[in-house]
Amino acid sequence: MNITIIGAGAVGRLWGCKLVNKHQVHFWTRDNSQRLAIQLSEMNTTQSPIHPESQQARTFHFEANQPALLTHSQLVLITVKAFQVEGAIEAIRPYLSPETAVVVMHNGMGSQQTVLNLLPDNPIIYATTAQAAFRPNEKEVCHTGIGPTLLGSLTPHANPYQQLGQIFNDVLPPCQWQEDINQPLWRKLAINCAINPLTALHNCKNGDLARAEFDTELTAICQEVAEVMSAEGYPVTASALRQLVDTVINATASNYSSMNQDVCHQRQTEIDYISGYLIARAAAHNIDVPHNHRLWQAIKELEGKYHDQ
Ligand SMILES: NC(=O)C1=CN([C@@H]2O[C@H](COP(=O)(O)OP(=O)(O)OC[C@H]3O[C@@H](n4cnc5c(N)ncnc54)[C@H](OP(=O)(O)O)[C@@H]3O)[C@@H](O)[C@H]2O)C=CC1
Ligand SMILES: CC(C)(CO)C(=O)C(=O)O
Repeated sequence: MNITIIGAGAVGRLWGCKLVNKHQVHFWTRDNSQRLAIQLSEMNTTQSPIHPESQQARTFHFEANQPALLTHSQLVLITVKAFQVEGAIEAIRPYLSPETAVVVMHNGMGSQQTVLNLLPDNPIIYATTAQAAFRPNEKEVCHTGIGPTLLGSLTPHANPYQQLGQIFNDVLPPCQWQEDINQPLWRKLAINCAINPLTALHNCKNGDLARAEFDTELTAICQEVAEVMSAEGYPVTASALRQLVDTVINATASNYSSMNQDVCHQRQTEIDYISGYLIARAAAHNIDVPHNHRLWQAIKELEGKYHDQ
């Protein structure tokens, strides 16, 4: 398959290095370079027993920013941050064939309508991943955690793309096709509403949220998210969400969340697509979400102070 990955960040690089073992992969970046070399290393992942060689860093070479390769891609995988999706699509739209399937993979929700409006003819697929990666420098990517990737179509004509579940699973398992991708997107949103703003505001690791002082707040956040999810047609109890959040807090205890890292480096966060999306959907159903609103506001205030320092 001819694949173009838009955004050579941590997630894009990880998928690029995995997909290139079986497919032609080309990158689209903001720096206009014609070539990209990426060194992938596996850290704390369990791939080594089967492929001991994968424990060593390996360098992969890619072509980049070639309009003809983008036009001939059967699949475009967008791995930019939620607030960068619109700009990324605007940039590639002149070269994109209407037949190319587009997979959008980011944390948070709320970009879907924009994508559908910008690309009314393309098959659109959304994805959420619990794989973890970070980019220590311009050359490297470290694969730091394994978790499921779930994919599913937003548009009816994307249904034939169910095979993508298998294609992604072949290179970076586990991955599964979903009948209704909004269900896992909402579950991931619940996790991010609970963990991301709190770890950013308290400058702590995910595992620190297991301390008793966060118990009441986590319960209140889950209660509000459960109400909104149920109103959206995804019924769930607050205690089920709390259990899910606790599981992720324990499984990622030593991680700093992406929002914690964004705030530490004074980068724009994805808060508008996490708590902000929840608040927007709550308003549509006349549901009060004061805890999530307070967290959204606190993160926006932090972002507002970046340039004052
Ligand atoms: N990292 C992780 O472990 C995980 C991340 N996620 C989610 O995945 C998404 C991506 O995360 P991550 O890879 O960490 O983020 P990064 O910031 O590392 O990567 C985003 C990349 O997109 C590039 N980009 C932005 N706009 C454009 C554009 N118009 N054209 C081309 N490239 C563009 C950026 O380029 P530039 O370098 O020029 O800024 C950057 O390299 C986020 O939503 C994140 O929350 C989900 C699960 C795990
Ligand atoms: C699941 C979690 C909280 C893992 O750190 C994440 O998705 C993030 O940091 O954005």
